[in-house]
Amino acid sequence: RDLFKQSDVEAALNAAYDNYKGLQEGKNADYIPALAKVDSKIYGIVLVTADGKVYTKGDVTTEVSIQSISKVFTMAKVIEESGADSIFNNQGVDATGQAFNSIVAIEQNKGAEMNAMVNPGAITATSMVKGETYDEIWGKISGFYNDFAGRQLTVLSDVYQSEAESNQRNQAIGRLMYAYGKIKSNPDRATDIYTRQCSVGVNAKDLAIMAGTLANGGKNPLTGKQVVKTENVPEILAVMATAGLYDDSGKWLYRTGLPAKSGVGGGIMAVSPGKFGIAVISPPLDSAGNSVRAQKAIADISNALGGNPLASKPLK
Ligand SMILES: NC(=O)CC[C@H](N)C(=O)O
Repeated sequence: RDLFKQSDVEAALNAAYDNYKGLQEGKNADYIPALAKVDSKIYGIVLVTADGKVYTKGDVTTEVSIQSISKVFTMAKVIEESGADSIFNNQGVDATGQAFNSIVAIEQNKGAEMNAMVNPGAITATSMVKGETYDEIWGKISGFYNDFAGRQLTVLSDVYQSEAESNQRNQAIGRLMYAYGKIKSNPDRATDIYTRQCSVGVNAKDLAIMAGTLANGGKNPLTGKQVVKTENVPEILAVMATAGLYDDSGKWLYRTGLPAKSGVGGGIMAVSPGKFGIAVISPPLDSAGNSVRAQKAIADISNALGGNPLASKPLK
């Protein structure tokens, strides 16, 4: 028996797509010059059930840069390699309550309590991936992303170039995390690999399959490959739930209960454990840096399908 009725999922996707297609709120990120040029009208929704059914609506083929959503997968790699305590004991797992690239947050906590879903904790996570050379580390990170997506992803070189030329703030964040001893060596290399990971191109279907892998105990529901150990999935989702939508994560959790992650490229992916992964791409962002349409569409669809993992019914 399928986890969901096909007509229920289709109706939920259609309704959300139509309801928010005309919404004009938000604007593309522009602090990375290449992102300002991305077509604001891209709008696609994909839901992948834990039993491997794929539902699509709108533009599900155009790629945008994955940006901060990459933080989930690099952190997952560190947890796979070094255990769940590694990030807990180094950058910590608490929310900063500040913008994703806040330097004040680092200073307040001397580099601790830097959830890996915001830049200081994420650049630190990238620095923790084991390997001798840039190429070796990058090969491991990109190969891991490919396993989540079930296909070979590529770096959008215009986005990488643009961010590499304008990421002085992230370079400062990397060096500050090095100064506080959270990054052990090569902070500039970590920031550059982080910039590259943020430039990986994904479409809405890729992101939904990646989320679907986390919804299915770490096993890609389309390729059947066990990408992360099942035992590591709850910790990955916990970090997402705490800070996946930065300092709007509380509002998001209140509305949906879903661990999720957004990126300034306009994507959001969310995970309903044991049920589905869902992703929406729509570049215009709100002031916290989260896609306006993606938040609304995912919340509606998940609520229509009973996706909130915090909800229960009395037994009798
Ligand atoms: N929130 C994001 O998506 C930020 C990612 C972006 N590459 C940055 O570091 O600024």
